[in-house]
Amino acid sequence: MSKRFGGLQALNDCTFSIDSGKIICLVGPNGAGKTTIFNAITGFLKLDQGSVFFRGNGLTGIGPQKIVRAGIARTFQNLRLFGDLTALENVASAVPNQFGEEPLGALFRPIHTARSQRKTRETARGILEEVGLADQAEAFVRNLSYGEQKLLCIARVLATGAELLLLDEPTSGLSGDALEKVMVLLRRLRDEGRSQLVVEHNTRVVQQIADEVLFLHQGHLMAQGTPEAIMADPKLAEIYFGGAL
Ligand SMILES: Nc1ncnc2c1ncn2[C@@H]1O[C@H](COP(=O)(O)OP(=O)(O)OP(=O)(O)O)[C@@H](O)[C@H]1O
Repeated sequence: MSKRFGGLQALNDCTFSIDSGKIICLVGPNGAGKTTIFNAITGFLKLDQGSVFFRGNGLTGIGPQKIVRAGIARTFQNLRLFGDLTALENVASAVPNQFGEEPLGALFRPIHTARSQRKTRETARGILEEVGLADQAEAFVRNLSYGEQKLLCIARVLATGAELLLLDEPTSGLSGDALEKVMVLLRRLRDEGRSQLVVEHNTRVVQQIADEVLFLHQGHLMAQGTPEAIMADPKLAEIYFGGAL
């Protein structure tokens, strides 16, 4: 992937692959290009050069909604939840519409709507349970704790049915139990076969969840390896912290 913004080379010939059923952490200093990679994979941004393939199919020129349908969903740094809706409604709104896209859907909609809505809410309830928010289903998002809102973001990507999850700083701003809950959830999702590309700044979290780390700096993919190997590299530590990782 290569992408230039005016005079700034945001991504410079970055090539990598994500193995199925693994957690890959994308780390690097501010401005390294991490969000640009997310935007390129999810169809929010057109690359100058390069292509993205998912299960062998090229995604070039495909828009964000179709990419979700192809099986890739993302979260955002600034959460993007519907604050005036309940947790359940936030998740239900991400469940793919079962009839709306079928040509005959409109014809049968009156018959199917009630059943479809009930099924969507059941699915959403199951997902809330999966992320540990079942008891908050009817709570308005604005009344949830920050940790609960972060879990809800993950619930929303799960609701799409995506196989590859792109998670932008899922643990930022969390500590203690809330942080632990997200880490446990991500590892469980991995064990269930969900592949994850995770932007993560917390090195302790990286050590605990990553199968592999991609280290990005000024648009260059500087290194790729196990968390142990990446963190033992003094050159990368110098770039990241100006010292030990
Ligand atoms: N739409 C844009 N127009 C101009 N410059 C951009 C645009 N998007 C990103 N950039 C620049 O590209 C570089 C990479 O940005 P990007 O957001 O991908 O970094 P990042 O690694 O996600 O950083 P952070 O950790 O701060 O979120 C930065 O210098 C940023 O200012």
